[in-house]
Amino acid sequence: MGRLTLAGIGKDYDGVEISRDIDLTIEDGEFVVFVGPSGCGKSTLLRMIAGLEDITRGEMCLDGERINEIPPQERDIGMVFQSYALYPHMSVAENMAFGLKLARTDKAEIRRRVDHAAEMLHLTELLERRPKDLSGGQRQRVAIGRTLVKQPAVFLFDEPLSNLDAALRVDMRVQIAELHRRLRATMIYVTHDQVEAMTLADRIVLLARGRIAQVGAPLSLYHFPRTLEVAEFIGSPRINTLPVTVVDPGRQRTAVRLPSGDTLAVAVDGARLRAGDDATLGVRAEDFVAPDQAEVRLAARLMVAEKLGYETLAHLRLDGVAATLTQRLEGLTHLEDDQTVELGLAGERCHLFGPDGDACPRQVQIPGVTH
Ligand SMILES: Nc1ncnc2c1ncn2[C@@H]1O[C@H](COP(=O)(O)OP(=O)(O)OP(=O)(O)O)[C@@H](O)[C@H]1O
Repeated sequence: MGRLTLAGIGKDYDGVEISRDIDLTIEDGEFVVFVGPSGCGKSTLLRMIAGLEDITRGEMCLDGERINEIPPQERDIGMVFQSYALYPHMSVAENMAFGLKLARTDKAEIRRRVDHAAEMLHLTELLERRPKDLSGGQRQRVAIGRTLVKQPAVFLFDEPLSNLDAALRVDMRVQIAELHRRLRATMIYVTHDQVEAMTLADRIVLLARGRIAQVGAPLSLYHFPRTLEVAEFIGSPRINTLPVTVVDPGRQRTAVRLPSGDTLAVAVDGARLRAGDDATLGVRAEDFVAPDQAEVRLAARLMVAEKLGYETLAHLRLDGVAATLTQRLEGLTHLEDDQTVELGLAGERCHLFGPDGDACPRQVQIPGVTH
């Protein structure tokens, strides 16, 4: 089993509060990703779970048992580091067996576990090689194998793919997802790469300034972000934002005035706002609609079109607004630089954030996504 509960967890370094009020339950077999901007406390939280950092406040339990004071090697938790940390003078098989030897595991059992892990990680052919004769991806797989043989209840991964090139990262991401599907072990994974978070996680824990900003399924965070900060972190390209003024706040629709002077009725519960409040409209790059279906049409000038084959990202500038907007268009388009484009807005496809940055609850249903 591997059910982890964190209650009121906090961490200070030299009297400075780094993490606080972390309340989180991770169910047995779940794949949870900690994500957030640099310095938000992801690694610190992971290291507290591993036992590599003291916990200043709160209680941490594994399967109902308090583990705050239990040293790392006695916790049923294994960690895979970003730096691999392999022993250069040992073969792959010896690297993988090392921890078990220290724990005086029976030789035949070590052999069985190493063979099994090697088979799962496609390392069987490489067992006699030394780390220097392996590629980056192979070394990372050995590092995972070394944790795998210990059969921990909880696996921790600290940015395991950040030293790999882009193609290999995709490859390893798929392998880690497959490993989780086969093992069904609890896995906690730290990354600042939101694509890794979106694709691997059952649930994402988004941290900001040492606190949990939002926890939820990846698509729930994408479609129903609770704050502007979450909306801006999740999704690539980043969500478009425009400064707007609240005109008529309502429970189903909230009317706002755009920089162009047009009024848009956004499908959100804006009851907590007041007319005249400054707010932020959010529109994802794929949420602009065709001009004939739009409630409001904005004239924009095309700055750059990034033609990626399967889609085109059009970077646009609106008259009188400093920000550039990005529109996602399917397939190849015949856009010319500097051409004028009509951007369509529909209230159902937009987000609205109040002056404090908190989202107004969207009054829309997205099939298959709960919020
Ligand atoms: N040993 C330490 N002593 C003092 N401050 C520390 C220590 N370790 C981390 N910090 C601080 O704690 C904060 C959180 O660091 P942490 O490494 O957990 O962030 P992170 O979200 O993992 O960042 P990154 O994505 O850059 O790795 C940072 O402000 C960092 O400077």
